[in-house]
Amino acid sequence: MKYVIGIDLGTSAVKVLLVNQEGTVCFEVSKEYPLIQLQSGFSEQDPEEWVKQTISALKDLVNRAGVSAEDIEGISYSGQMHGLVLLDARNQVLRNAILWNDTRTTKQCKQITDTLGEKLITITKNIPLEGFTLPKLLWVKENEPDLFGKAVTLLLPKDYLRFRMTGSLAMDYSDAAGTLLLDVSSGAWSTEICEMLDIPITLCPPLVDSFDMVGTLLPGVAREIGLSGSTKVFAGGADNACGAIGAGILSDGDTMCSIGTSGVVLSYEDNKNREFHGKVHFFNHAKGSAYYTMGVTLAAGFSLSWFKSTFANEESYENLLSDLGKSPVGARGLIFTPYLVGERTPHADAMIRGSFVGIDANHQRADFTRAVIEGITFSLQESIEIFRRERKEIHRIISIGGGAKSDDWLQIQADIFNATVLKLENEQGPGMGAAMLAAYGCGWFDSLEACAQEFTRVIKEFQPNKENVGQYEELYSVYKEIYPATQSVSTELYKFRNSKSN
Ligand SMILES: Nc1ncnc2c1ncn2[C@@H]1O[C@H](COP(=O)(O)OP(=O)(O)O)[C@@H](O)[C@H]1O
Ligand SMILES: O=C(CO)[C@@H](O)[C@H](O)COP(=O)(O)O
Repeated sequence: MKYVIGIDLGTSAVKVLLVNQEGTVCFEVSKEYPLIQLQSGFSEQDPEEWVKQTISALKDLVNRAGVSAEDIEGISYSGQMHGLVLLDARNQVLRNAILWNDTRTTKQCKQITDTLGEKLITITKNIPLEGFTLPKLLWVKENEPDLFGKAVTLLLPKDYLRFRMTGSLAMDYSDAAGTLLLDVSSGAWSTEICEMLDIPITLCPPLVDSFDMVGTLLPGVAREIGLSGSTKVFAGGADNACGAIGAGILSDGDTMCSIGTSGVVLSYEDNKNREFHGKVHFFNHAKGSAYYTMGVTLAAGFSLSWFKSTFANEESYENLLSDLGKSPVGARGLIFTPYLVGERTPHADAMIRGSFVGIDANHQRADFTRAVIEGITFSLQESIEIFRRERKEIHRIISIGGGAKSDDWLQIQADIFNATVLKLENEQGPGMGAAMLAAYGCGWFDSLEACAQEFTRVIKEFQPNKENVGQYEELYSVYKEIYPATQSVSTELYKFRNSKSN
């Protein structure tokens, strides 16, 4: 039997999966790394941590999986999107990576809009958002000019990790789309954007397809992990594009909901001329010559992990979520909005913050837990509503990510989305998608579709419960009123927080 490895460089942890030719996950290892949050709105990571923890996870996997290193044919990657990694002329990291959930760049987003106007959406098919890479690059240029002057290469998180494992500098189209420097339709770096914003285009690395082989493991890295130096390494893709591959989202009408640190509703798109006017993101798929649109909730799983670490730190997720059955639909009139770090879809707003609305003396912890889960899901429903308004048919949704581990939450998704929700054998879509890119790259299959046919297995279906759907529709209208009602309060509190931290 032959094997491939999928590496998912997530926000909270790196997960490595060993997958065989039948698509079975034979072994998995996960290693965490910290977020560095120096002030409200800042979110960074040390790229060296990604490398250290990935090598350590791979070492564990090779030592403990009980398969011969010679039988591991290929490796590929899935990575948290948009994070800015800058390298100097000696390919040394110049500063901590600024991550997708860092919202310090509101001023730079305005600068992009003022300079490029409608051109930006024509070229990149997206609007400037704090999370994207280009505003982060402009922030460094403005605030750390000496450091910017030394920058020679710009990479995204998984590209840096791959560089350290192979010595080869590259970026794939699916991740490049999230920089706001790519002409999404033509698949080339945009000279126009670089020139208008005075950014050297030479910062942008060579572009490759996600299934392209970029090299083999460096001898020292192969030795340290215990793998063969001839192990083939394939480029990999953005975590959401890889999640889509892992969930078999490979033709029109296919839709996925992914709840990791962020939450995403993603829909396959093969028409590059379709216009969503920046209401949702529009990026290149890792499949090649295909696209996807997606809406993003910045703090989806993160809202739950925040709630758990703040109020139930000693408990497991399973124990905490057993509360869901103790509170009825609508959590006895308690609503949570998950804007802990600002929001993206449908409210591109870095200043908004979350709230519990309707707290009553009778509310118990179980109601708060249920409200958190329902609030995250309502926020994802706002993306589904945009897709449905744009006449996308959404009847079946494949659910992946940490959030898909809970059957109770999957039923809440079915009831709020009013759609059939499907659970896969393995919820780690991005890692599986990365393994599939390696399997396809190694020539095990003629197409990614053929690979998905073999590797993607639905194990459970959740049907919407009519009565719950009705109750959630009622509550969802109230949920939508909370954003406009709390916007000015959030702005005042933002000023208050910032004045205290200075
Ligand atoms: N047993 C569980 N049931 C429901 N949700 C869970 C469970 N375990 C973890 N989660 C959620 O999944 C999130 C992590 O998902 P994951 O896909 O691993 O994230 P990432 O790729 O961003 O690191 C956590 O923040 C938490 O909210
Ligand atoms: O910013 C986005 C997508 O635009 C996020 O989806 C990141 O790609 C991080 O994903 P997770 O760590 O939540 O999987």
